[in-house]
Amino acid sequence: MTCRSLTYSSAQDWAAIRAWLAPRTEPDTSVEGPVREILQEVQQHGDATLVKYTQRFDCPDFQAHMLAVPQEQIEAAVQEIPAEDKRIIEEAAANIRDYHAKQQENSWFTPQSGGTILGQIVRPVDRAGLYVPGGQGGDTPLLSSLLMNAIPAQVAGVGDISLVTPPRVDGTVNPYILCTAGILGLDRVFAVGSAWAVAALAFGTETLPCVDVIAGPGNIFVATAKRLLQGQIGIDMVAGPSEIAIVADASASAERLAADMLSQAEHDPLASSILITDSQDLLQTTQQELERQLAELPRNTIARQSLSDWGACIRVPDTATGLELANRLAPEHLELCLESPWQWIDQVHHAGAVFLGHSTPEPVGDYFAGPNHVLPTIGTARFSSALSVQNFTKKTSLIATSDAYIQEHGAKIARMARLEGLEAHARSVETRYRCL
Ligand SMILES: NC(=O)c1ccc[n+]([C@@H]2O[C@H](COP(=O)([O-])OP(=O)(O)OC[C@H]3O[C@@H](n4cnc5c(N)ncnc54)[C@H](O)[C@@H]3O)[C@@H](O)[C@H]2O)c1
Ligand SMILES: N[C@H](CO)Cc1c[nH]c[nH+]1
Ligand SMILES: [Zn+2]
Repeated sequence: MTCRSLTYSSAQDWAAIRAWLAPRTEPDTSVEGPVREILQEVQQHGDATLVKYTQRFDCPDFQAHMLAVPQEQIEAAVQEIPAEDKRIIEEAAANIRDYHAKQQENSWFTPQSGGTILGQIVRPVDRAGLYVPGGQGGDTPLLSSLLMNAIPAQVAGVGDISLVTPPRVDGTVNPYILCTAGILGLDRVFAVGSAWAVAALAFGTETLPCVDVIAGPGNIFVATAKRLLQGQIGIDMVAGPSEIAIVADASASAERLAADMLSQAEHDPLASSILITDSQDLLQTTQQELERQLAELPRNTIARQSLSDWGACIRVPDTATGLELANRLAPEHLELCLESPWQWIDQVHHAGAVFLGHSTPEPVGDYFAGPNHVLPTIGTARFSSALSVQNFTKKTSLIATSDAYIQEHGAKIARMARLEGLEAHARSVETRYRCL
């Protein structure tokens, strides 16, 4: 069997499932020590530290002048990439931009009686930094992650966006990343990765500007650096390994279910793919399909490990119970491979993104449809949301009260202040209405 077979019908079953998944949800603090050292060193020595670590880990001949990728290299990459690939990237970018445009919020002002005005000003952050993972030696360019991180920042109106990504062994950046940056109109690209790149964005160096928000996925060193710097700068989230839960009934195809489970399993040995169904027959045929498709998959070592450690086919008595379990899992991606998926949407309470019906495979969302693929993982969909335009904006409250307002409400405010033992607060208000 490729992944475990379980059953769920009661709270007791949930306790067992939760205990099995628990180690996967615990934060990995194993590299905190070395990452703290890197952060400190970058803050003190700037570019020299970036060069030192880049030479050690990515490119032995790296020099400081190679940090900033020249605009001509970005333009050359846009020319070099096959036109058909460029068109696909442009179409995906347009879909993602349209979707995120709907998230924009406007400032608002509400005049009250007596000349008082209340309001909220929405502004983009001044500067954002985007991390794009290097992939295996730069050979698996995560251009979709660049689209998903850069476009919400652009839609928010961030004027100054810096992109960091590890250089390949020859010091260059993968042309697909550069081409995507060119398509998006990003001109500040830096060939630097890992925790030292995150530190450079947080503190600034001779070459890299400091930013207000850092977004983008990365390995444990990148994630730890972001977590340690959170508070000094804003971060999108510390995304865990990918997850998919699929609630399916007998109308689903085992071939498609297995393919969708593998789509996330191939990401990471820690990825989790879980099928939940009331059909024993579907459960068995999906297990067989997983085995068959795994044998044909290039990244099958990663996927096999992920399925064997964190994959499951779970039998439930009915679809309603299946959705109850899905809500408990609060998965990053939830597919409803059901005969009438829309009928069940009100029962979905916790999921990063929901994919409805037999013709909506998860990768449609990873790459192309428009919603963001940076989603809450490890159960955090209970209280958090996809990366959005809001990650790159902040809101400032606005209050302009009038004499009439102070006359009417000042004594109440002073009383509240004295209830808290804060006399100076009370007097601050009273100086206003006493002199009216
Ligand atoms: N959740 C999401 O949306 C999502 C999307 C894409 C990727 N990811 C995750 O992002 C990660 C990408 O990892 P990656 O390796 O491809 O790219 P990466 O850029 O995150 O990591 C590579 C960098 O780490 C450095 N590094 C290697 N060993 C190191 C060490 N011992 N100490 C410090 N730095 C070291 C490398 O030199 C390189 O600069 C994966 O874990 C993937 O699952 C998540
Ligand atoms: N599924 C990933 C998020 O969990 C995102 C991604 C990037 N490329 C392909 N998929
Ligand atoms: Zn994916």
